[in-house]
Amino acid sequence: MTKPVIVALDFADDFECIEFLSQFPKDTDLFLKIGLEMFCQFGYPFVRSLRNRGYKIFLDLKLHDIPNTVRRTCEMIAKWDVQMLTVHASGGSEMIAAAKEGLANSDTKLLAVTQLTSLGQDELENELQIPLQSQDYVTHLAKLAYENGADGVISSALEVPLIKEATGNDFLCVTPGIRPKSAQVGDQKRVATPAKAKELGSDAIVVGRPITQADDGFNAYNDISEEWK
Ligand SMILES: O=c1ccn([C@@H]2O[C@H](COP(=O)(O)O)[C@@H](O)[C@H]2O)c(=O)[nH]1
Repeated sequence: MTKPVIVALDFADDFECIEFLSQFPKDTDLFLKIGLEMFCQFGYPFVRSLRNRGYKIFLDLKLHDIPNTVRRTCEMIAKWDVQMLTVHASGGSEMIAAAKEGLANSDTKLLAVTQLTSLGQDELENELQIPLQSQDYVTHLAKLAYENGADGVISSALEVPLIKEATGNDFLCVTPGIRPKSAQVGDQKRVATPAKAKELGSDAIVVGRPITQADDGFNAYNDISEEWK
């Protein structure tokens, strides 16, 4: 599979989202991320309608609960034929393993979120009181995810070489916090350009606002894909 640019659909309104998608020619092989904002409003019917249109779906629900609840939720999502699902790695070993068990009868890849890309070293140490360097914390959580059956992690592109070294080349590193040089960084802290993410070995990049809020989303998607190729 070619390494995808995954478009994060963070729209407040489903009509706006469908209008955005209508800019793309029918044969564009789009990989779309549905996160909490759209899922909480439009739920599974929205996921199903995008799957029925042929899009690949990354369902970014970032599950974080006790193992039994996460397993049962994953058993339900396993029937939805989505390509990727997230849980928080900080939910612990049992929770990650339970999520994997729940997805057992599906092709859905389980990805564990390490340290959110909106958190920098300062927030890690002073707010979360985790006395580690960000890259060590991310690598630690990636190893936990790897050892408990996850297929990969969500991290910043900056940590990919360390994660691959600690786990293996086949362990997926899907990286949000992507900002082309001209884009606003906004609330993201650990960012990389598409070209840097490629150089560092990301398996897929996740891009939201630099595409969805661009004057010409299709053009922005093409420029980013070109830089990532
Ligand atoms: O650590 C994380 C985990 C998830 N995300 C999600 O990715 C997109 C990024 O959107 P941008 O507009 O390109 O910033 C968004 O949906 C986040 O929920 C993340 O950014 N970092």
